Amino acid sequence: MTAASSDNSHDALADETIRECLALDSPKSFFLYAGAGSGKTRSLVTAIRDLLEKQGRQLVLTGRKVAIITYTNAACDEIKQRLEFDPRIDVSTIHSFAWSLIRGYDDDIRRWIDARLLEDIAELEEKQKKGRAGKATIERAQSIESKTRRRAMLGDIQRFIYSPTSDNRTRDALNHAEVIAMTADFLSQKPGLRRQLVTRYPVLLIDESQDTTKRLMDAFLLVQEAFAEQFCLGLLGDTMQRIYADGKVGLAEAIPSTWAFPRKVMNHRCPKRVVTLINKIRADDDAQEQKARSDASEGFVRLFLISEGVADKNVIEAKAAAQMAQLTGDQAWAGEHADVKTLALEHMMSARRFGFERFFEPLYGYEPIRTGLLDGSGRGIGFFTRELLPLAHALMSKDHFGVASATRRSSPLLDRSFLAEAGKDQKEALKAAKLACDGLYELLVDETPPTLRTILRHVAQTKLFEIPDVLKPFVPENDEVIEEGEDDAKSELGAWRMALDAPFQEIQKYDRYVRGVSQFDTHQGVKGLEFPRVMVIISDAEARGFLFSYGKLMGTKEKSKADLDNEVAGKDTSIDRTRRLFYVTCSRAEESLAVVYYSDDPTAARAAILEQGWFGEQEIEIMTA
Ligand SMILES: Nc1ncnc2c1ncn2[C@@H]1O[C@H](COP(=O)(O)OP(=O)(O)OP(=O)(O)O)[C@@H](O)[C@H]1O
Repeated sequence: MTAASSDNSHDALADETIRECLALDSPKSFFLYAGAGSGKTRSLVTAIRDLLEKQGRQLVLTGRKVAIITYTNAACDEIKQRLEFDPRIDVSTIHSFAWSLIRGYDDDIRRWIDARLLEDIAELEEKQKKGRAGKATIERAQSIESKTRRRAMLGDIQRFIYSPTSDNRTRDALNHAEVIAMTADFLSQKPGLRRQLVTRYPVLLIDESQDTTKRLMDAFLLVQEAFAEQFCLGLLGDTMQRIYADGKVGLAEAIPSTWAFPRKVMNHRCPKRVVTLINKIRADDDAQEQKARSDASEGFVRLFLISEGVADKNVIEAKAAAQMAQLTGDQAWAGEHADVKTLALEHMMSARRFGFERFFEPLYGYEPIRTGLLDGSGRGIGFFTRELLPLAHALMSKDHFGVASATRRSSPLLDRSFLAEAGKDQKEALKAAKLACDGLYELLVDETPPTLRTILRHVAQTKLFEIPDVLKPFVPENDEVIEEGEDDAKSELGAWRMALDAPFQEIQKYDRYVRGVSQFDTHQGVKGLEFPRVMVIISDAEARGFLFSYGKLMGTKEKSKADLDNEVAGKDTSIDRTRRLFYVTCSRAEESLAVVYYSDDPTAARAAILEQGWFGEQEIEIMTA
């Protein structure tokens, strides 16, 4: 073994410790908390592979499985793939895992919801007594009515289901928050369920556990305490990467000393310069320091300071990227074949930069449909992304096979039973489908790019696809409804009315964005991921958020009295939250990192940031248009 490799593998002891913890006959719980890129996910996969090799048969013979909980569906898929979809391993998100535990306990679920609704109604009625007449009173009255209705119908429900999105919710459907809260309560109150969990899963590993909802984490800790000898609860994570509000504060302190505490200090992902930077960002928090690999490159870090008032942010960000290409000699920073992950603080910032804001903004502005919009599952969305988009692609690339498959998949014109019914008119039906597709092609190649409304109307007229209910008010036969409706972003109808004005080409960008395959993402969305080139966009003004303040973190804006009071009281402040977010974003970079910082006064910002010492004099550049 060379000196370098022995140095780089001195965290191997951690893997050895975890391996020992996973002994099915004498399991031990462990807490692996270590910095970014320290290989926690890799340790998890290695340990499971080892377990399968040595004890896999035992698992099968006893009908048990290993459970892994990850934070996102993407992380789930990644781990499943790395474990070759082994059936002895159940990898799921926290929500599906929780649901798999309580599914079928319909009477308990009914009682739980009933009690919850009663509580909510009593609370609302109390407020109603005190409140003055106004909009809030009307909303409360509506809420009381709908909760009372839900209570009345509970008795009729045979089987509850779990519906992750808020769209198309039927009365037997439970949402995210209910499933989590219920599971936490059931695990805490029902010894039978605790036993069942441990019997089914002698090993439960939770990745990114710093963000696991506090109530559920407390319940898992209870299970571990009750079955310490039979059950291995493995928590992996990093307190510095806690970026959601409901993670358990002080988790590390709550772990009993009987657990194993494997340690890791290496960062296997980032270049040396980035490791130094993230160590500094962390210094004012828990001051844990990481070491870069001895064979890591030096890497590059640049901070571009730009005036908030700059005319075109896209142009100046492209200029910063070009500067990075020059500085690093890495042409993938700019130009036609650029491969840069750009991290914006929130979705609208991405929508503006990537160019799908006309479609996105009105729908995003209506809160009840937001979740479905962000994961692409909302009502009416699939019509554009899953039906029209593949067909449009195929038409534009003259891919006849693609056109056939996109239409055959869901066009009512080519529906088998419709065709069978049409009997000898089948030819006519096929002709109608061809005409509809030709018409669509004409619209797509028109000099004036078609809006979503134009495309929708064409589809309705030609019956090319089924029109979803939510979009029916906008098709030609309902013209009057369209003209009559007020343009109101506070209703689903109003939001769609505005969104349909967007050019159709925005759909492709939106689709890429929500599938996570565009060059854009948010600061929060990239937890657990890594990219060669990362550009972090910071603009407190554009983000308009109150949860984060990069100005205060970087010392360009004074702390408020509330911040100072919270600091003294040891409470989590917006500065702490922003620091953790900044740590997550910067630590994604495998080769080079650019931070684009918009400020009212770049010169003053430069002085403040230099004083802080995170970036060197040569690394900060004031950039003008
Ligand atoms: N022992 C190792 N030797 C070489 N490469 C490693 C080692 N451990 C991890 N890596 C690599 O380092 C990168 C980071 O690992 P991983 O994603 O597991 O880290 P993590 O601790 O989960 O990170 P984060 O908390 O930032 O999400 C990956 O590309 C992984 O393949």
